Amino acid sequence: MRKKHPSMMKIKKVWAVFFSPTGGTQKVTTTVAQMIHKALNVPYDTYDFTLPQHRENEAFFGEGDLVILGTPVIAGRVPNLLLTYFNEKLKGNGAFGVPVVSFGNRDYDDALIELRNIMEEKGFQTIAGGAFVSEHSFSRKLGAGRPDEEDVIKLTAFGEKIAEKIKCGWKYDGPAYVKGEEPIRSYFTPRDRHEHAIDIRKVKPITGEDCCGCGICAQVCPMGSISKEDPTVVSGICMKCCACVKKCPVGAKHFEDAGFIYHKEELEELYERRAEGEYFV
Ligand SMILES: Cc1cc2nc3c(=O)[nH]c(=O)nc-3n(C[C@H](O)[C@H](O)[C@H](O)COP(=O)(O)O)c2cc1C
Repeated sequence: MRKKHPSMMKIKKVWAVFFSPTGGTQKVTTTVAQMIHKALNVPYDTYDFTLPQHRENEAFFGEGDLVILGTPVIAGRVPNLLLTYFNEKLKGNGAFGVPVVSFGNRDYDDALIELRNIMEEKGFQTIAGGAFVSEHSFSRKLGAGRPDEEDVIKLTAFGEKIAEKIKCGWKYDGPAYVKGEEPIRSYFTPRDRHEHAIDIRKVKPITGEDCCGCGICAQVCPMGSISKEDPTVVSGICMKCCACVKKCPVGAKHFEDAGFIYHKEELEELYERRAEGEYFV
């Protein structure tokens, strides 16, 4: 019997696979995946690898899977704290792949092309890619309320176009075109008013007196860095995702570092305009 070309395979399941500390990437990824699921009339599932315990097992896919993989943009790139996980645990095995990044209204720089390359290296056949806006981790103003209705229309159109491409018997002929530069540029560096680099890598959240010790912050920290016994203790790495800040029921977690505050306020001032998401199918 003639061997079926792998890219002529029938899609058996659509997956939304995401890392999403404050929920924006989750909404972006699931909206696209659900549209494809409806259009192709195949089962849909999710895999949320935001929490450390969910990054212990392999994320193993194969022929017949269509995987929408989403991460936030961190300093214009894929979060570097996820690179080891992708390298060791992500397996495409010929699945169709769609890299998707969500960014906080500044820019996504080379994050999308970097995620596409990661998917290709991990054995996915990339078919399309997209970058969409969601509220900035640091702020309640920057990209507030995004993805909004207008974004959902765009996300849905993106999903429809991918489904159409598959229905038309798309054949893999190399990595999907997405916007970005190669070689991939270095991480975006925030600067102070004297153009000196602001280094926020070691900055950690402070816990105010309102803390009632409920431990929600420890449960939602994607780095597992907040003590469950004493949530005022932040002993591990902090990626500044602000899940602890935004999910604290009494608003007890915040950042006081002068460099962090300067950067956040500058972003709010410079990127007030509405950035638009874009996709490549
Ligand atoms: C440390 C850090 C750096 C970020 N860098 C960028 C950036 O370069 N460009 C941008 O537009 N948004 C940036 N963001 C914002 C996030 O990409 C954005 O808020 C994302 O949608 C958050 O996803 P989530 O809601 O799934 O957590 C950054 C966020 C963090 C925590």
